[in-house]
Amino acid sequence: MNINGKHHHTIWVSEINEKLIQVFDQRYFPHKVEVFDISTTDEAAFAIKEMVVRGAPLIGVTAAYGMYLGCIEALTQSNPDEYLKQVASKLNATRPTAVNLSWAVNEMELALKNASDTDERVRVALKRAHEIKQEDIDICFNIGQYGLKLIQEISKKKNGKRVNILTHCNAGWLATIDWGTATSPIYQAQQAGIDVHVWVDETRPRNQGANLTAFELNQQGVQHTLINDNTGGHLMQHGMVDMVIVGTDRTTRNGDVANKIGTYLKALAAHDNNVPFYVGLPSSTLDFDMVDGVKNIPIETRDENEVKYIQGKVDGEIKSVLICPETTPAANYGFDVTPAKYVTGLITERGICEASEKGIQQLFPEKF
Ligand SMILES: CSC[C@H]1O[C@H](OP(=O)(O)O)[C@H](O)[C@@H]1O
Repeated sequence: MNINGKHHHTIWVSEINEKLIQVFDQRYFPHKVEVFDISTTDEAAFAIKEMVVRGAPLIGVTAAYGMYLGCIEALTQSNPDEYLKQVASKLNATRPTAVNLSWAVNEMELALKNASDTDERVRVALKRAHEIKQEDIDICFNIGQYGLKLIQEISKKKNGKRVNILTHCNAGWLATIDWGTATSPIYQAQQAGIDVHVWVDETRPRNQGANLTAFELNQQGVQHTLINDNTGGHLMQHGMVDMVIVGTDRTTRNGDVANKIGTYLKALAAHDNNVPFYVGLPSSTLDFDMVDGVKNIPIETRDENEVKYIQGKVDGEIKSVLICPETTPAANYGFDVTPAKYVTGLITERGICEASEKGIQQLFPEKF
């Protein structure tokens, strides 16, 4: 999607150096749009762990290019095979919840099995990483096509009046390569001329909604209103939300949805007010080997200071401000799990299905 009118992806190989991967540094949006250079596997791991890049699909693609850089580093190792295994472990250890990470690393390892030697591995790795990136672009476009149909149905029922959509965190193009998952239907509805407005949850503690989703929608000219995280239930009670669309970091084969902390509370409010609650996701976010997400999905906990401090711009400078007594401890759970019973449907690249084993199997029979 666009930044200042110019089309971008979130990650790319430098045009002047094929061994340099570049990403937007998402830690300082919307105040600063800077590029972060990744030329080593350590820098790839840092970028994922410190949320230079974030969002399940983008984490996966970054890990794919990280494995490519690992193949380059392996050229100078005495035991290249062992070294590459260490790189895979290093990348997989960065963040536990998004299954796209391990999925992408596994995809790269599978592709490398056929490489004849270490030089061939570098070429195979770059090719597969590019493929995974392009597949994500195509998949997110298709999620948008299917999600557009839902928005069109609501618009028709409202005789063309504004469709109000609530989203949580950032499941936009900045969480993927292009289009986004939750935002792709929104962007495609806008392009189809539908009057669409987005309630943007700020999404404490890192405020991906305020910092990233609002930035994206502003750049794309989509009507939106920033709200604090506790407002959504009130809006739903008063008929101000026509549907909720969120992303996910891992969805189990029975349809339980892990997403940014606070999503579960939105799903409860949506359920209580009969507001459709949809999840946009690529199949790379489906964990076909896991059931009972509440019990089994690993929930990342992060530094307490992400809760105790809030980042913003003061007199043109980006600063973090303490919002509680210095000695107050904070708990920082990064995700929660919404049980499938509160999910109206899953919007995937192959269509929309019920959040259940049966529904997912209908779209992905080869995985069962
Ligand atoms: C399309 S995946 C987006 C997903 O990832 C976000 O988490 P984080 O920013 O911590 O990587 C959030 O859960 C989004 O819904």
